[in-house]
Amino acid sequence: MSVSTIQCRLGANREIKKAVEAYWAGKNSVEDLTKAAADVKKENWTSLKKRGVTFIPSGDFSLYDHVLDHSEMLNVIPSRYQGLQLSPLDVYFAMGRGRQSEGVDVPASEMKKWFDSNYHYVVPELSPSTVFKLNRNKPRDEFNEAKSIGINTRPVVLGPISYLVLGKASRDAPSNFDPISLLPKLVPIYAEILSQLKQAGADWVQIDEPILVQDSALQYQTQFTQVYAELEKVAPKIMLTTYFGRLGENLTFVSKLKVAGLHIDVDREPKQIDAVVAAVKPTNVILSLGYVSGRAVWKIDMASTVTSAKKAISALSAERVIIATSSSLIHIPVALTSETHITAEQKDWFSFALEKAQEVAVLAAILSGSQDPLISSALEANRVSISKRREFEKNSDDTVRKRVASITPGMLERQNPYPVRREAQRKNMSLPKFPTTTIGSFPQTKEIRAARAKLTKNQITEAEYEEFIKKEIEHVVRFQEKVGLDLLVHGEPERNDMVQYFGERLNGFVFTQNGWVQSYGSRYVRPPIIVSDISRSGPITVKWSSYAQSITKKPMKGMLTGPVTILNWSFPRADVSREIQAKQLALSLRDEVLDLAKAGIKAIQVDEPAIREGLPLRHVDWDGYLKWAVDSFKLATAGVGDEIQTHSHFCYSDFNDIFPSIQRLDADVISIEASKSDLKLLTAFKQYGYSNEIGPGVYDIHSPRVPSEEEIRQRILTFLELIPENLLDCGLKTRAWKETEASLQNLTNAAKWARERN
Ligand SMILES: Nc1nc2c(c(=O)[nH]1)N[C@@H](CNc1ccc(C(=O)N[C@@H](CCC(=O)N[C@@H](CCC(=O)N[C@@H](CCC(=O)O)C(=O)O)C(=O)O)C(=O)O)cc1)CN2
Ligand code: MET
Ligand SMILES: [Zn+2]
Repeated sequence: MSVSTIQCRLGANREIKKAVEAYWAGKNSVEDLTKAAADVKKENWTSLKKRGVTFIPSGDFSLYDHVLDHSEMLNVIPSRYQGLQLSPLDVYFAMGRGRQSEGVDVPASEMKKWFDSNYHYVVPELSPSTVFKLNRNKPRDEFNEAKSIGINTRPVVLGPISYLVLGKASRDAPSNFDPISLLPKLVPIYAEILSQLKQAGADWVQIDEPILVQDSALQYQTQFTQVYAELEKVAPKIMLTTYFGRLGENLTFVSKLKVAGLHIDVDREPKQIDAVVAAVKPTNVILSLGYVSGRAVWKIDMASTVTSAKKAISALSAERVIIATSSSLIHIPVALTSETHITAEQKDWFSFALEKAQEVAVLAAILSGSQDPLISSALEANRVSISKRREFEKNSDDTVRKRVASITPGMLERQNPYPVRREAQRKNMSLPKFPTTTIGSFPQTKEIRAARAKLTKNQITEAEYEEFIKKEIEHVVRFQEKVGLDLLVHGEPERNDMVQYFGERLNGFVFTQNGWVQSYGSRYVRPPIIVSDISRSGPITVKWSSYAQSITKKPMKGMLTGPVTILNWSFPRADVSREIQAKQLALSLRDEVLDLAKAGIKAIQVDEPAIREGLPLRHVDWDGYLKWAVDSFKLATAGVGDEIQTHSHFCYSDFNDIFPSIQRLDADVISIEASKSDLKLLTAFKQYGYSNEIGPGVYDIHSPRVPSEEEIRQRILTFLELIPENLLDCGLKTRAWKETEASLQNLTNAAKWARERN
């Protein structure tokens, strides 16, 4: 019985984040960075080996993003990053985050959400003139690196079809160009990578084709069949890997592909197992069963997993079954052992990446009939811990449950339609034409983080911390007045993160000290864990927003994170539906919105950047999700009077396919990220005749680069062709003050120019 983890690449203490940021700041040499990377890889390989994992992944490590790694490796380097006199490493980072230094000025590539997760990948840009070339064989090099320390690994590669489908046509490509048309040119490069892996001594290779869990894969079945028949000839044994969803009707062609193994996600889609087992039974395919969740932090129920796996084994034989994690482990924290604040009772419910690796190994040992007393005691300990958790899950907050049960349709609707509200809002709050505002956060400086760290360690008092935050708010307010923004924000300095902050202040959550998960590049989050019914004990943000409003005559926008986003960026509980959890969150937020309005705040933004990413991977499941997701947002926001302007904000999203749902949110103003996504989505707003206000972002805040005033003017002109007036951008917490000042000055100048021009 073999055991595998699908990917495991992060350091337990954000070592890579620190090393990469130090490199960007010029405080770390390439050698330092390479050394930090080598240490993390070694640590992961050895700790997986120690835990009894037989198929240890390599080649999955990344300094920024694994899709970007493939682009670099395959020479998919857009022309704007070429000829800049930069080292290959700096070209790589320039593609990820843009670069503005020593005469070089290039924007970052677009990022998109990786399936339904909060991880962002860098989108490959492809065109008929793309010339694929093997710049370096990264999986082979890392395979050798592991081998040199005595560890035999199974390299991981993102499959060619998913790579192309996840990419986009570059701006210079003809309008009818589809990246998949490049497949015949790409396959020889993959053949080269794989044959070199075989030469290096790899027995197996894991090829990820995650698009196989989506409807769209069906149209590529011919390509799948041909490509894998070709690759199989030169490659090590291929473990074709899928995750996050079900194969569904794609199973018919997938089960006939020329591969040695197939990995499926049993955690997310337990029901698919019977069909998959039946489909592969007549073949020689080895089935890798992803039981142990790569997306949830709950301990696996070993007894029921063993029962299920035994069925598969009796159909296929033990030699043809591998026990695995469901997906890559980059979506969950690394180790539970470093948590000291979670109570022992709670800790016993969870399992993070390294504990998951242990779980797969124990499961495999049980299934192999191991007589080791350590294994039987692990099984017994698991039984006890699962039954304790089930006991805990029986506790419920009856007040919250009753409130959810008595939600009425009327609670989801504002008093009047938008045109009426618009008048009421104009009377309540005067804003110029092309009003400018920001998305909420201002730079989270070292000083702010240090102050919060001191508070956590009790080195300063709560009162001292509050004084510090107030000074910060005052600074942000004065800055916005000076630069000429119209609708102000308080800057969110009191928040460690827009989701974790609310999790920490609501009942029903548990949070970690060190449970970091990569979100993009060097940015990490600590998703809070929902463990029971959710409620609010009292106002959360009112103190800060009221203070901010009290020191300025300009209107101040309240700032909350929406129910769907809090849910999606937390680890949800497994015993209650996501719908119920979203509605419980919505009711708490509804109270907060009403409290803000009562305190005299006239505009309230409820961010829902995760609404699109939460969309199920299969079309048939969309409507059900969208119904409760939109209802939850409405439940949170619709309680206020007509005169209160509600805002919402979304980022990195392709809304064209869920447009009616965006409309149904009925927010008075929505602001969207538009600076990088080539205006595609704005075209949809025009097409669908969106009638409420829209603020297209004109400043890409994920890059340190400062957009020039001229650039912003050009964007405004483009937007004007598509949508009515309004001008906004996106959250600034990851930026430094220097570039924030320059960018926002350019932005308000451009708005002024637009007003005068009109
Ligand atoms: N949850 C979530 N998902 C999201 C977003 C988001 O804002 N939140 N935005 C989108 C983009 N994703 C993002 C994800 C992370 C960050 C981000 O800024 N992360 C910070 C950490 C934020 C944080 O938790 N800060 C804490 C802890 C900071 C910290 O590292 N403290 C030091 C100590 C500092 C000191 O002693 O001085 C430590 O713990 O070691 C705080 O401010 O309190 C980072 O990686 O650097 C930004 C965007 C999409 N998904
Ligand atoms: N209000 C939040 C901010 O500005 C919204 C960010 S969306 C990821 O940081
Ligand atoms: Zn955003």
